[in-house]
Order: sequence, then structure tokens, then C-alpha cells
Amino acid sequence: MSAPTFTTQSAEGTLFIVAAPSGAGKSTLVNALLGREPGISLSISHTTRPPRPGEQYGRHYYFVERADFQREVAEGIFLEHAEVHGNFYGTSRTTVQELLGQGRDVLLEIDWQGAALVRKAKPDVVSVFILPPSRAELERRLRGRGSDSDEVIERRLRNSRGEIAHAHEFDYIIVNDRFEDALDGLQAIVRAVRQGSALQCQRHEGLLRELLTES
Ligand SMILES: Nc1ncnc2c1ncn2[C@@H]1O[C@H](COP(=O)(O)OP(=O)(O)OP(=O)(O)O)[C@@H](O)[C@H]1O
Ligand SMILES: Nc1nc2c(ncn2[C@@H]2O[C@H](COP(=O)(O)O)[C@@H](O)[C@H]2O)c(=O)[nH]1
Repeated sequence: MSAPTFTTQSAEGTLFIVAAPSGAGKSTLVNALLGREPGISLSISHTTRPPRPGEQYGRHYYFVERADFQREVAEGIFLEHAEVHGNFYGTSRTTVQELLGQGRDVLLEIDWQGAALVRKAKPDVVSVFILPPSRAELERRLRGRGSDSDEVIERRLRNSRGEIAHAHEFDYIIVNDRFEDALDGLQAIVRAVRQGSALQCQRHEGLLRELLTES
């Protein structure tokens, strides 16, 4: 993890973070949210992960070689970066800063480590953690997506408990059981924040206990 710095401006947009264990459905939710709320810009991350079938450079990620990523780290281009499931991922500082400076809301789809770094640099960030309804359903979704090898899926499932253990650090927790309900919940958070109001935040402690202890 790197220690980021960040300059804030007065009339800037809001920075949102959406995080989740792999397979919980965050990309699907975020894409649907962007369809409903065109005023939000998604920050496209840089990654050393190889592209999945159908993924495009500049649309899903900026896919880079490890050596190039390390050079970018040294150049300080990242607002945050982290190693996740054996690959490196980073968020471009200038992209985010420019969009926020233009008054646009920006959404980062990043992991809990990146979220912790961004929170330090920009404490007014609004963060949301997405939970699956059960570990069995998380595994079904990861396998059903059909985009990763068994080895990658098993690694991601192993890592999921450690990721879920950080859910309490987030402002909001949403359970992605029925998709439309989860999407409505995410949109309600965005709208409340834009209106300057706070939403009642359900902490889902029972489910969290289950997800952290279930075998
Ligand atoms: N509420 C839901 N019910 C059933 N399936 C869902 C639901 N939400 C998402 N999915 C499916 O689960 C799979 C994983 O979703 P998605 O790729 O969005 O996960 P993710 O959290 O972004 O994972 P990763 O971090 O690995 O990119 C996809 O096949 C998606 O269609
Ligand atoms: N800290 C960061 N995490 C990121 C970033 N971009 C994506 N991610 C997270 O990595 C995992 C795996 O993503 P996948 O596309 O390989 O399935 C997931 O949790 C993403 O949210 C980033 O820029 N920084």
C-alpha cells in the first residue's frame, strides 16, 4: 500500500468507493448504477492482471506490465495502489482530481486496502461495501461468471473472509441478494449524499458473523 496525498477543492464533486469480495456483484451493480446516474464517472484503474475474455484496454482497465506499473508507482501517478489476489491495481490521481475539480461525482471500484488509503487522503469520501447473501452464493457467482480458472476462483474465495473482515470500516453496507434491491440501495445512498442528507445505515452484523465463520 502507498501513502497518498490529495488536494481538495471547494466546488468539487463527491468521491464514492464501492468495494466487495470478488464475485459479490460490485461491477454489475456499479455498471447498472452508472446507467441510472449518468452524472457519475467511473475511474478506470491500472492493473497488471491479464484481461479476461471481452475486457478492453481503457474501458475495463488500463492493462499494463508489472515493470510499467512499478515505474508508474515510482512516478507517483497513483492516488492509491495495492496488491489484490496476486495482481497490482492503482487509481490515477490526476484523472480523479480533474473529474472532481470539474464538479463531477467519481466512483472508485477498489478493494478495502485502497479504500483505507483514499479515506486518509480524502476523509469526506463516501464508501460502500457490498456483501454477498452467503458464502455458497459467492462461490456460485464466481464459478457462474465463467471468467476465471479454478485456481483463481479458489484464491479469491480464500481471500474473501479477510476482505469481509473490513466491511465495518465502510460508511454503508449493502447486501446484494436480490439485484434490484441492492441497486436501489446503492442509488439511494448516492442520491442522499448529493442532497446532503444521511441515510440510516444497516450494519448487517448477523450476516457478517455468518460470512466470517461459515466454512
Ligand atoms: N444479485 C445477484 N444475483 C445473482 N447473480 C448476481 C447478482 N449480482 C451479480 N451477479 C452475478 O455474479 C457474477 C459476479 O458479479 P461481478 O462480476 O459484478 O462481481 P464483482 O464483485 O465485480 O467481482 P470481481 O471483484 O471479481 O470483479 C456475475 O456473473 C453477475 O452477473
Ligand atoms: N486498491 C485497488 N483495488 C482495485 C483497483 N481496481 C480494482 N481493484 C480491486 O481488485 C479486485 C479484483 O478485481 P478484478 O477486476 O481482478 O476482479 C476487486 O476487489 C477490485 O475492486 C484499484 O485501482 N485499486
